[in-house]
Amino acid sequence: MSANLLLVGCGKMGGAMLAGWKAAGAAAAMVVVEPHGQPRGLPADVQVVTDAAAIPAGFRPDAVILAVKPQMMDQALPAYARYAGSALFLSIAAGKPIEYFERHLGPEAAIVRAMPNTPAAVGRGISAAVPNARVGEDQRQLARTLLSAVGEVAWVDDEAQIDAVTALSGSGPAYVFLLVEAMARGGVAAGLPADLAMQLARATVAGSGELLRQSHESAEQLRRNVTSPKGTTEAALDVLMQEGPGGLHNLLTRAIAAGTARSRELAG
Ligand SMILES: NC(=O)C1=CN([C@@H]2O[C@H](COP(=O)(O)OP(=O)(O)OC[C@H]3O[C@@H](n4cnc5c(N)ncnc54)[C@H](O)[C@@H]3O)[C@@H](O)[C@H]2O)C=CC1
Ligand SMILES: O=C(O)[C@@H]1CCC=N1
Repeated sequence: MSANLLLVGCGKMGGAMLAGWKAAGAAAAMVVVEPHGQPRGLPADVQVVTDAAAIPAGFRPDAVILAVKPQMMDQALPAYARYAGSALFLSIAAGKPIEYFERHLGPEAAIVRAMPNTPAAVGRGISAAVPNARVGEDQRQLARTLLSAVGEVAWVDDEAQIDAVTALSGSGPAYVFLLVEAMARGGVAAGLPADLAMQLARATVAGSGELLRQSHESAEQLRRNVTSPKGTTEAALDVLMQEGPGGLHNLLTRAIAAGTARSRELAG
């Protein structure tokens, strides 16, 4: 499936997704609206305009992908209402519910609310998505094509779940990178030079991620495979798996609850 795409906002996520669409040949033609002008590294055949008013009059998008910050959506959205009724709107904005887009674009607008993540930049993202009732089978397929060009896709039935998705997988890469930072810091505290500690932490997380991806074993089993009885891992996990507020399960449960609550606040 090759479609006319209008990307609104070509920052970190929009840019990552655009790269995936180019690689997958998902776009017949593409126009990008980006106030900062030509983003670095953009393929030469992608037309960039700095304002919606400069979109070529004859351009008929099959999909309008909304990739601006949630706080910018009120300002950006009205210019695209003219495509409601003909194009699919695919929003990746945190927090903004389908009802918000229906209110601004009109009840006939076909909308998919999706939440991708930054591993999309290397084709290894995961998105969860939910359509409104106006999304037809072809448009659902188009949304799937656009999201699967940059990773896995999971459809959810209940839109309310997207807030938790945002806090788990949307924000999740940040937790993993923080883990790398924290592991490196722990290595330094245990006596390693900083550059070696970071090299070890980074390769350990990247390698563990790849092992997790390729293995048929559960995360729990992969953890057990590292943990020798009365060994070093067990000693370290006794700290991480302690009951109460200092344990990792507890910390991440609270972190994901905070992210979910913030996503709900962004609904506007
Ligand atoms: N960064 C992430 O990990 C993820 C971000 N998202 C969502 O993606 C959206 C974009 O986030 P990022 O790419 O991180 O932000 P970003 O700041 O890197 O990109 C947003 C882009 O929108 C542009 N922009 C601002 N006003 C505009 C307008 N009126 N018309 C067109 N473009 C406009 C900005 O110049 C900027 O390049 C947000 O809604 C965010 O919630 C979703 C999943 C993950
Ligand atoms: O921090 C945020 O609000 C966005 C949404 C998920 C990841 N980044």
